[in-house]
Amino acid sequence: MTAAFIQVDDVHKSFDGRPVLNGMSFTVEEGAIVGLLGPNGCGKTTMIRLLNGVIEQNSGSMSVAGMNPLADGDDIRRISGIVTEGAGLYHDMSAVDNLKFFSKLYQVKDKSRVRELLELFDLTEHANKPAGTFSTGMKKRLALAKALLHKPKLLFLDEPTNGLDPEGIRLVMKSLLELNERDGTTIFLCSHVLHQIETVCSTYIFMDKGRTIVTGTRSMIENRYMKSVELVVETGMLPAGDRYAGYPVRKEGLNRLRFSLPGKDAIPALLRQILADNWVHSAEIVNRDLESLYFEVRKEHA
Ligand SMILES: Nc1ncnc2c1ncn2[C@@H]1O[C@H](COP(=O)(O)OP(=O)(O)OP(=O)(O)O)[C@@H](O)[C@H]1O
Repeated sequence: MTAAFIQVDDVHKSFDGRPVLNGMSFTVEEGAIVGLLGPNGCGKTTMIRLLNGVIEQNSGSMSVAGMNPLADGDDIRRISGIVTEGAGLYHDMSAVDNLKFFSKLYQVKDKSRVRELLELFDLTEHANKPAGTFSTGMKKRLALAKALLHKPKLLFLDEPTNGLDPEGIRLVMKSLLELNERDGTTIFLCSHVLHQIETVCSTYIFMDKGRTIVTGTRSMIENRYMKSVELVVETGMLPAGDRYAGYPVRKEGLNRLRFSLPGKDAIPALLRQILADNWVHSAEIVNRDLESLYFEVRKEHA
């Protein structure tokens, strides 16, 4: 078995005697895009800061790419990029000068990298303006460019789409997927905007009150927590009562029926039975989005 890229075992962290993390444990495989999810104040940013070696845990152990964040923080930062709320940009310096400055700091040899990233994040025409005059979204894109200068193997993103407009969100999400597919970059991100991150994440860590409550791939978590599949079928069929083919059904508007099924496996036979008598134009599972899953998991661990 290959060792996990990130390994966190029973980590506890308090601030001024107030516990914030109370036993975080999870692993992240190399090349994964992982979403750390949980309500405000549950300790997500604290977890990212611990993994970067910026702060020290009270107990428990962590390893990032085989290194200990406390002892090898500088080495971890050499192979990782981070984007947090504070962005860490020099506001008096232009976008291009910020990137040139950090290129030197990260010892980036590739002279075309700054231009390439300005282009990628749609900042070329603003390259010579001071970063302090940028909108929130532009600062966020510049912070992402900065984090990617040295082609990190690992990227930590705290609310990466905060302040971005719809074009910016699409651009950033597309760039993250490309980065992951092309370079195998491992991405560890936290966000509250679940419908955005579900388009990129392969794995999730759900946390609450400073603890991991569940980790795994989307389908692993779905299989464990989703008790029913809610299927909305667009059809001309009208059921005689409140059950059809043995499953509860109710009308959801013109030509729309909502079935409660025990699992996805029930779908083909159900659709075959309806199609034998009538037309079907569409069938959609309506309770399998990440938000439904998030609430289901939280309900079970309340
Ligand atoms: N340096 C610090 N000193 C004291 N308390 C802190 C410090 N850093 C974080 N905290 C507290 O730890 C708790 C967790 O904060 P953290 O920022 O990790 O949560 P979060 O899950 O990222 O929240 P959000 O979703 O709102 O971003 C909060 O109550 C916060 O006030």
